[in-house]
Amino acid sequence: MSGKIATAPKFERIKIDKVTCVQGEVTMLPPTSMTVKAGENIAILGPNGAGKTTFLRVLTGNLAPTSGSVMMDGQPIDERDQATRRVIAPLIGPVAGYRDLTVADHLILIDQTWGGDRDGAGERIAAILNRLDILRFGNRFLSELSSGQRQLVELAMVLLRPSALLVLDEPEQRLDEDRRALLGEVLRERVASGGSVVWVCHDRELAKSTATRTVSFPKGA
Ligand SMILES: Nc1ncnc2c1ncn2[C@@H]1O[C@H](COP(=O)(O)OP(=O)(O)OP(=O)(O)O)[C@@H](O)[C@H]1O
Repeated sequence: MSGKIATAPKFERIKIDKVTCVQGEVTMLPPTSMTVKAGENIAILGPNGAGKTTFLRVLTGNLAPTSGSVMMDGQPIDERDQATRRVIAPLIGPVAGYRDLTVADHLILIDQTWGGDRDGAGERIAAILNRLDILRFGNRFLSELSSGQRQLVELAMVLLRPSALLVLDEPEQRLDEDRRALLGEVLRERVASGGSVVWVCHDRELAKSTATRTVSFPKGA
């Protein structure tokens, strides 16, 4: 990914049609359908093992379903395809980092990779860190953060890059009550400013107070 991004990423709808994921004897995801429309903030709830993370991986084109299809505005989803990567910003699982780069260094890397102008990088990065109340950690290494602080830094990483759809797996994990409320505000702001969000959440109250729609996955294997 290089060069300037000419237009803001956008999509109208993603249609997930009867997808399943089966690995040997294990059904990782039973037949599941969902349509994600631009402007939605969908929180997925459900017990451990229900297939929520697997669903997010299929939705982002990281994992090919065993059957069924995922189409974005009529085109198949594939995380290796620029058309998919420009629209969808995923935060699924831990982010690998560089031992000797600071938080700000990581964010500069992400900003520049996604075509940000050099002069505006400092301001964009400070704005995100400030919004998540972690500006003071800009000069720390990732290894010098608490688990909750690191979670907020990983959120900053995914919020910073241009996208039309955030796909987040349990972004509330390791956050205290106040930071969970802050996360809810930030996700609502994202939708108010034209973005969309699909996220898995184990905090029912946060999901219901934040999302425009909640979807419950039934008990898994
Ligand atoms: N690589 C894999 N190979 C085989 N089975 C897997 C693999 N990854 C996950 N599973 C199984 O698939 C099912 C769904 O897992 P998944 O991680 O999607 O659940 P989840 O709903 O996200 O759960 P949790 O709430 O615990 O995060 C589980 O039974 C799990 O054990």
